[in-house]
Amino acid sequence: MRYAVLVTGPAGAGKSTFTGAFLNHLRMAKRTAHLVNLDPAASPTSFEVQPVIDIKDLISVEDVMSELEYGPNGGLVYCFEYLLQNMDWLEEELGGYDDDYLVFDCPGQIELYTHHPFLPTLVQHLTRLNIRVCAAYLIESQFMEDRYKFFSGVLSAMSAMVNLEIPWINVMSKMDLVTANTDSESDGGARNGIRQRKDVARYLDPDPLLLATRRGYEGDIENPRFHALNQAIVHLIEDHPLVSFLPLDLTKPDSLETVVSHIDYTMQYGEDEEPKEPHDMDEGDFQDAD
Ligand SMILES: Nc1nc2c(ncn2[C@@H]2O[C@H](COP(=O)(O)OP(=O)(O)OP(=O)(O)O)[C@@H](O)[C@H]2O)c(=O)[nH]1
Ligand SMILES: [Mg+2]
Repeated sequence: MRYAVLVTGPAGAGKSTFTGAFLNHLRMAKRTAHLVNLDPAASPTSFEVQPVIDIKDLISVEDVMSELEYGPNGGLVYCFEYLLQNMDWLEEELGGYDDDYLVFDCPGQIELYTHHPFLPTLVQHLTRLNIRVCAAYLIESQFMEDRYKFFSGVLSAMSAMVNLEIPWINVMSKMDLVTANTDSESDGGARNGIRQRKDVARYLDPDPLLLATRRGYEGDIENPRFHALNQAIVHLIEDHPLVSFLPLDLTKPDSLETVVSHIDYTMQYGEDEEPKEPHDMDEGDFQDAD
């Protein structure tokens, strides 16, 4: 059985960093795992582990920009469309990897996750090749600093999940930054609230009431039309609690281990053996203020 984990999420969420740490972790556990780079704009120095399959061998955004005179964003979209038209290239590249675990580092263009057919088509191809696929969707902990930004992250995660219909986990990356904030004594705590650890749980398991309450800082003028929209979003999330986040703090090996266990479990990795139970989340880490 071949496995593919798609590491997805908005720009700068920490996908490539997580992918590198994930692969190192698997290798330390003596598991065969390889990197597939699907980001046509990735710089070769950005990989901790060298990719065995690299979209840049097919097409690079620099070439598209210089030869077709596209701008960077149009250039990226052109690259994905080119890959979709050349899936036989990917299938051929994948041919050499039997019984392996492949980690796909995906690009950060949000439209790829919300409405572009790129990922669904990719998943169809992988599934047809008998590769078991799951996705990890990362958003970074800084999203918790602004509840509106946070909920737009939740909605984009939901939209991506609905689009893909594959086993899926959501990850709140860069949790080391939250701990750092909590420890430092500074202003702004009342404004965003994430400096209080007990609040973090309300974000990991999104509490729609975060949106329903008014922003508590100066300059906040609540427009009644936005209030109605927020209420509608609150109901949507209450009625369809599809999204919760696993915290990922790469400075703590246990945290990475927990996320990896969840990915294995979600994908039923090695299902011939006993399915693995994911480790219990250490909620106490973030729930209780000291
Ligand atoms: N503090 C902290 N910073 C991180 C962590 N992971 C990534 N970063 C930083 O966040 C930035 C973006 O990380 P990447 O791993 O390149 O993110 P990405 O999602 O691959 O970005 P794109 O491919 O451009 O969408 C870099 O400056 C990283 O050093 C983390 O766990 N903690
Ligand atoms: Mg990246």
